Amino acid sequence: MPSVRPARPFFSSGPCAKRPGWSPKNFENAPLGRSHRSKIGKARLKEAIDRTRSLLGVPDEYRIGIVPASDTGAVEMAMWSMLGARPVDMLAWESFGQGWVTDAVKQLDLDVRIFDAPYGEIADLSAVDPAHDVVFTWNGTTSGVRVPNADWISDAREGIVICDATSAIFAQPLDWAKLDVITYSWQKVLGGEGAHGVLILSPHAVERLESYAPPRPLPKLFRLTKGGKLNESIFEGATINTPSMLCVEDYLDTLKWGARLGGLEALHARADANAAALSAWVGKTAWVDFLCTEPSLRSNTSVCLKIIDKTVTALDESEQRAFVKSMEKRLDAETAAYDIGGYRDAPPGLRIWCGATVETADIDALGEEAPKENMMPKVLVSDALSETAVNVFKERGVDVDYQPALGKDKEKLLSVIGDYDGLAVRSATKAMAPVIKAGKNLKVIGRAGIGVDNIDIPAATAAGIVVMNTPYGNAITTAEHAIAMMFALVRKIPQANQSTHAGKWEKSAFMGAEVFGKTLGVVGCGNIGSIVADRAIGLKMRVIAFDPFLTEERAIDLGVEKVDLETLLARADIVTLHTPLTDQTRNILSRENIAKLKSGVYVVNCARGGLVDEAALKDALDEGRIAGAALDVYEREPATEHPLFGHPRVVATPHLGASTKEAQENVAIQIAEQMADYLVRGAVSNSLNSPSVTAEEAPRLKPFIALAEKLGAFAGQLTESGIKDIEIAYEGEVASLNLKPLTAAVVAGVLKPMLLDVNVVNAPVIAKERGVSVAETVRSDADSYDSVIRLRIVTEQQDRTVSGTIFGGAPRIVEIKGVDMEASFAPWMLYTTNEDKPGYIGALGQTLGEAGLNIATFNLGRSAPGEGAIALVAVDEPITEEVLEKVQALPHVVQAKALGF
Ligand SMILES: NC(=O)C1=CN([C@@H]2O[C@H](COP(=O)(O)OP(=O)(O)OC[C@H]3O[C@@H](n4cnc5c(N)ncnc54)[C@H](O)[C@@H]3O)[C@@H](O)[C@H]2O)C=CC1
Ligand SMILES: O=C(O)C(=O)COP(=O)(O)O
Repeated sequence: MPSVRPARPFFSSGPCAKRPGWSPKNFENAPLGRSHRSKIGKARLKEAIDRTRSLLGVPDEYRIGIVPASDTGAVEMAMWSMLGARPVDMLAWESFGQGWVTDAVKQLDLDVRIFDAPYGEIADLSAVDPAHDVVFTWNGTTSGVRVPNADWISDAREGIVICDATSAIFAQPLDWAKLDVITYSWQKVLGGEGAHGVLILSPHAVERLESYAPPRPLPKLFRLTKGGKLNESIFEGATINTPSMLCVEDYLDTLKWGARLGGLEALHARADANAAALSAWVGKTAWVDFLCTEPSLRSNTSVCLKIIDKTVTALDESEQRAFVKSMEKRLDAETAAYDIGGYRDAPPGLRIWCGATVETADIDALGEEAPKENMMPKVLVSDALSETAVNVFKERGVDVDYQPALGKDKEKLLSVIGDYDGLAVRSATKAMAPVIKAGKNLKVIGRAGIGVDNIDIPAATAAGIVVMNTPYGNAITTAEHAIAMMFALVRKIPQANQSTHAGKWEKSAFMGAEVFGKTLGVVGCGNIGSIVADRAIGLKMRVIAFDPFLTEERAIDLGVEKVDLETLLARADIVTLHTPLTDQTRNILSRENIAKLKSGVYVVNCARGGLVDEAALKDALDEGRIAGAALDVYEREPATEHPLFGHPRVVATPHLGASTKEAQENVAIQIAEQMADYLVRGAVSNSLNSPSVTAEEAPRLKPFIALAEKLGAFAGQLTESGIKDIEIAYEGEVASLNLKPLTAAVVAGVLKPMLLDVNVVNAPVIAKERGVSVAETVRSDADSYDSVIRLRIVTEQQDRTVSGTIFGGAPRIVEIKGVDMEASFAPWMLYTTNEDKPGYIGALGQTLGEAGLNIATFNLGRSAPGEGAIALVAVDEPITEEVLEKVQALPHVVQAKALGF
């Protein structure tokens, strides 16, 4: 099933989501570049005032003015111009209300009574004195608490009532008779642009302005009167400062939209429906609750939520904030929700805007998208990593269980792994197929070290799990161990040490050999092998190396002689192994190869046990053909018993190669950073099965990955025969991005409808296995858009194209089969191709209507009049087979498909 995801993941509490269907085309007739004092400019401003009055139902005797500096400007303008005549009752229950209290007390030095309340609660409204002026916020944007009504304000009041209504207006009924100053900005419930504030004044407020001269200088921006009289021109559209005509145009568009919807009641109903949908989700979700516990006081716009999961509430405040941040980042990265972190001064939590411009389907989809459990990714550390890793995980918003001995207990690991998003290991934990199968939520396995032979990478890939390691962090340490082992071996240090401790003085028993001038044969000259070579050259050894991937140039740079294996075996006085354990390297020192070694040779193995035939090694040691072996690694670990233990010419350590404080800090910190970056930000580094994505590019890539996957899903859902080619053209800015993950996302999207287990990690492998060719092309410019991804799918029977772009952060289709389109992706969509004949659209609409399917958006396109046409219709509910059959049976329909995104 395609995942349900908000089509428009815009839940910011300001600037809020643009209205559904908003387009920059709205500005085509804007008087841009014209003076706001020109006839047309003035007319637009006046129209904004008139439409505001009509949509809000503002009483005729109230003045409406467009003023500078958003809602804050409007509130402060009123406070500075009117307050001081009487004592003031300041009501505050969140950050903005507190801001007005600060203004009244610190800036204006007024005679105030403060009635405040903690976040989530409301102040004592009954304490308000009708003889006092009042300042309050109708709906606290940062706490999600609103006044239930204005009954607490006296009809017979002497004071004026200043109401900051910015998050309430157009969403909640205001009682005009009880309010004297009402302020708001355009960017809230109507999703307009910021910039300006609106100031609405009752006759009582005007009376105050004309009868009271405040004892303070007023900046020009605040001056509402002229010669003691109200400056009426402000309320006719003459603004104090120069307005943005673009913002005015946008505001007009939103007002018209509101009217089209059915006016104020329809706007209120949309906010109510959104809040109800969110409330339904909160009701069934155990980890979250409303910040405002009293339903009658709960906002239907800025809905604030707290996280009540015990693992989160147990954290201190800064950790809780980090947790919320990581959740926010994750949802943002997944294009599931933007900007839903609570306000910075409010208690840590979420804030989800439910105003009229948000679609209820998107709130529902957000609920579907959010996990049922605490969202902090959880990692199990099952081996003895340095504990520093724990702090790194925590600092980066990852929950961590540090159980360094657990990995050795296979059964226990299998029983708990299902709870984790990440598994961090060294070499003791065996993350093989059964663990991967049981790790239902696993997204990443991190190896704090180099060798990954204890991880089943093909199984992880098939399961979509990213496997990463730390390729350099312990290389020096391991190389030093190999050199130490070499000396221990040739100078018989462990044996001499034991004997000397035992009080024997066996000076002649431990005759050694010099390494000076000897030939060291390095098998595997990668990171560790080349450090070993470098140190050996420093010891004046001759170094020969066998490594099929070592270039001649690199060999010259390193000062080693590149040789084949036969030559190495024949020439080396000391052989040291530094390859990974793979099917190609397993048993590289086989019985046969051991037989080819020079007599009296020494063997050092600090790489992997499986590289050496241990039985053959024992025989050669016993026969004296091999002078000595130094082993750090064994075929079976932990090795508590071994045929070579106790052998007089064997030096053994228990897989200590990487065991220095320095190396362990390095790899632990690095793997924790890499895993957290992946789990929280989607960045991939040092992965063995997935393309790299840096933390910086991850957020830029995310919307395109979503687009790529959706375009792929679109094409995949329409494909009914075997896919031959997938061609992807990246045009414009997207062409300069890291394309591998985008292509993987397209391929995953295409294959998903056919193969449920496909994912972005395994999609390229699966495509290859199935003989599907995948081709990328890039072009630095794109016609009409900043970026376009064009997808062409060639199947046994069809050749289909679909293209898309990112618009306002969300994916959008711009072309299907050569036909220009403009459509968002939605959870449920109907796709039809039809002969372009009159009457089809009506018939389709009627069929959907009769089936009770509400149409959210309707997009049409055709190649030319009378030719094939395409309809892409988003509906509010799933499309049943029955409906699909009815649509298919309509005249002129060629194809009808239900799609899901
Ligand atoms: N004892 C310990 O505690 C430690 C052991 N190791 C082991 O050391 C291995 C090597 O580590 P790095 O040097 O960092 O890896 P690396 O990937 O940098 O180097 C491995 C080298 O082996 C070469 N190679 C691959 N197949 C080969 C073959 N069939 N014949 C010859 N050469 C071949 C590669 O071309 C590469 O140059 C790791 O895979 C790990 O198993 C690593 C760290 C600590
Ligand atoms: O990094 C490697 O490949 C190692 O072999 C180190 O293993 P360890 O982390 O010490 O168990």
